[in-house]
Amino acid sequence: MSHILILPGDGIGPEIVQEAVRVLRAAEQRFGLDISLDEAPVGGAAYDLHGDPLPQSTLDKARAADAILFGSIGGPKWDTIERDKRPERGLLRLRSSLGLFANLRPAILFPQLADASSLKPEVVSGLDILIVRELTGGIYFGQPRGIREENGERVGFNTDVYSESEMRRIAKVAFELAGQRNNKVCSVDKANVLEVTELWKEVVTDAAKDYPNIELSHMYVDNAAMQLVRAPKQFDVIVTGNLFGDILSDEAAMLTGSIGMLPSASLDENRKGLYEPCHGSAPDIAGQGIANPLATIMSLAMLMRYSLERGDVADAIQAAVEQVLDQGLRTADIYTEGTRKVSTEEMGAAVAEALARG
Ligand SMILES: NC(=O)c1ccc[n+]([C@@H]2O[C@H](COP(=O)([O-])OP(=O)(O)OC[C@H]3O[C@@H](n4cnc5c(N)ncnc54)[C@H](O)[C@@H]3O)[C@@H](O)[C@H]2O)c1
Ligand SMILES: CC(C)[C@H](C(=O)O)[C@@H](O)C(=O)O
Ligand SMILES: [Mg+2]
Repeated sequence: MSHILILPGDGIGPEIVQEAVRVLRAAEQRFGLDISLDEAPVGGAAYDLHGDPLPQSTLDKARAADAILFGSIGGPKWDTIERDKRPERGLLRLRSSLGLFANLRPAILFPQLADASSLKPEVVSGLDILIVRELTGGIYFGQPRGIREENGERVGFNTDVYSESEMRRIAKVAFELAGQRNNKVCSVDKANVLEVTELWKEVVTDAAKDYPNIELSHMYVDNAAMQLVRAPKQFDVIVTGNLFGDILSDEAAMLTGSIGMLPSASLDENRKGLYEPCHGSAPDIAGQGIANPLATIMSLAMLMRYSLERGDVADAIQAAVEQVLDQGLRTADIYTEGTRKVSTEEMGAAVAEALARG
């Protein structure tokens, strides 16, 4: 039996996770999966209940689970509470406590959504790139950090720090994954200015010696941000640090039509993982039943592939998503003329039905 922990979180989190669970139930039925589901509070919801965005009981359940399906956390309600208690800090602690250093963010443009992409069809059609973001190091975690008084004013500071071993292990993940794709890795850095990424470039170049079939290139992050909208199909796998990966993946989302289309897997050394959409809690649309659940549903597909090693189930979920897009169903964020606007729940139910039908 596989134990999956559901962490719905805040804002649209519970709405989208509910639809992914609906799809999971359909997968269970069709494939005869033996799965036990548990749920726990995280983020602002957990702070409201327990005064902590990552209560010990939630962390214990996360450690015990085979995989975690996560919604999203955060919102204005918690933006001004004590810093260490904020929802985002809970998510960072969860990633770090579980050693989830490898964050895979695939940006794929479904042909059905060509009109929804921010880019012209000829620039973006057939797009399939994978951003490999280091997730437990860099400026997100470096010490010292804080806000201090200095010469009569406040000064904010953070530290960008990566050890060679942290750089090497994420580079290896990128090379391995590229080997299953088109054998191309672009390492994104700011080596012309920042020492930490000067070392990153050197270590990634050295790690590449073990992967003679992989074509490695390097790009400064400012250029990469530009190239992603100029000619995104030049990329296959992009490997980069925590902050650059966060920013570039939201940018890449718009090539696929919406941030609501970008799933992710956060994996440890053993491919145990946490699966979540790349987007946040979307306070502006929470509670309206209009959020796109497909990123979360495709995160479930990644869970099947990586943690449960059920590539067949993952493929079937992806195929079910394609089927509903073929039927012309669209949530508001990917709606274009001539298609049918549906709610979060209608979209989830349609994917579950398509999956059940096979
Ligand atoms: N992993 C996470 O849980 C995560 C990720 C990003 C941001 N956040 C948090 O979420 C909160 C809001 O952040 P933000 O507004 O900068 O980013 P966001 O991703 O929540 O929203 C940005 C925009 O995208 C839209 N959007 C996001 N997901 C969507 C979906 N599934 N369907 C349709 N539209 C969608 C929103 O309506 C909004 O207009 C903040 O507290 C932030 O810290 C959490
Ligand atoms: C909420 C925040 C901590 C998180 C991050 O920056 O990693 C989010 O933006 C993401 O992309 O998952
Ligand atoms: Mg982000």
